[in-house]
Amino acid sequence: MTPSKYSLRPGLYAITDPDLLPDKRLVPAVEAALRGGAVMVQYRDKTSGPSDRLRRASDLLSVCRNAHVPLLINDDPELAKRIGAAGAHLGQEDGELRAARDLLGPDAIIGQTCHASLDLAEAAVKSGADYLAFGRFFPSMTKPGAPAATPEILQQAQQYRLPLSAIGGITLENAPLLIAQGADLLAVIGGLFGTDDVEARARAFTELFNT
Ligand SMILES: Cc1ncc(COP(=O)(O)OP(=O)(O)O)c(N)n1
Ligand SMILES: Cc1ncsc1CCOP(=O)(O)O
Ligand SMILES: [Mg+2]
Repeated sequence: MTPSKYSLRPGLYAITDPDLLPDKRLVPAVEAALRGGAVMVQYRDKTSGPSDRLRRASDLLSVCRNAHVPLLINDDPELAKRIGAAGAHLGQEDGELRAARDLLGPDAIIGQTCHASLDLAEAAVKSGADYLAFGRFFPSMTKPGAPAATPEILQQAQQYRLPLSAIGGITLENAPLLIAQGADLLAVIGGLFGTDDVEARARAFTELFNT
């Protein structure tokens, strides 16, 4: 089934992690994030083998479809295509965006990592990205070595008129600064799935967009 393009709403972008969410917790935790208002979900899993990735991504797709929320697959447009996910997120080392677009079609949501670079953002725009991803903005336990960005890049990237996603060490305390600088999506792993009450945490992130 070809996914139809979801509209990209501002809000919490929930990204999964296999260490924080082993099999038993994955679906319940993502369901909780969705009840709390997450507007997009990304399946990000660097450690599982192909059959586990297929099963986990498929399970998440059912949950996300029930909630009418797009599921994107990190690094792997082929897996997105295979299960009919809404799209994929690509970093700078994850293959050509145009090739992913050819594979997934015009209605897929494809996001691209731009780290802290307007040049990368411009290239992503030209390649047809649906959103631009910047960060990491704060120290991240999940990806400590990710290149650092400062919040001003979000202001500068407004010129591209695409949704802007921020990532890296985002907490309830530092999130308002990113929103004030122009982040449309807050992409959160540890600050969301590292807590026992994922639904309450997701709701608290979501409320930051409504104030
Ligand atoms: C929303 C979002 N932003 C940034 C990333 C990072 O992508 P990438 O640079 O390819 O790093 P990995 O996530 O693959 O380690 C992301 N996944 N999602
Ligand atoms: C994938 C990625 N890219 C830059 S930081 C990061 C990890 C974000 O995870 P956390 O929200 O736990 O800092
Ligand atoms: Mg990647």
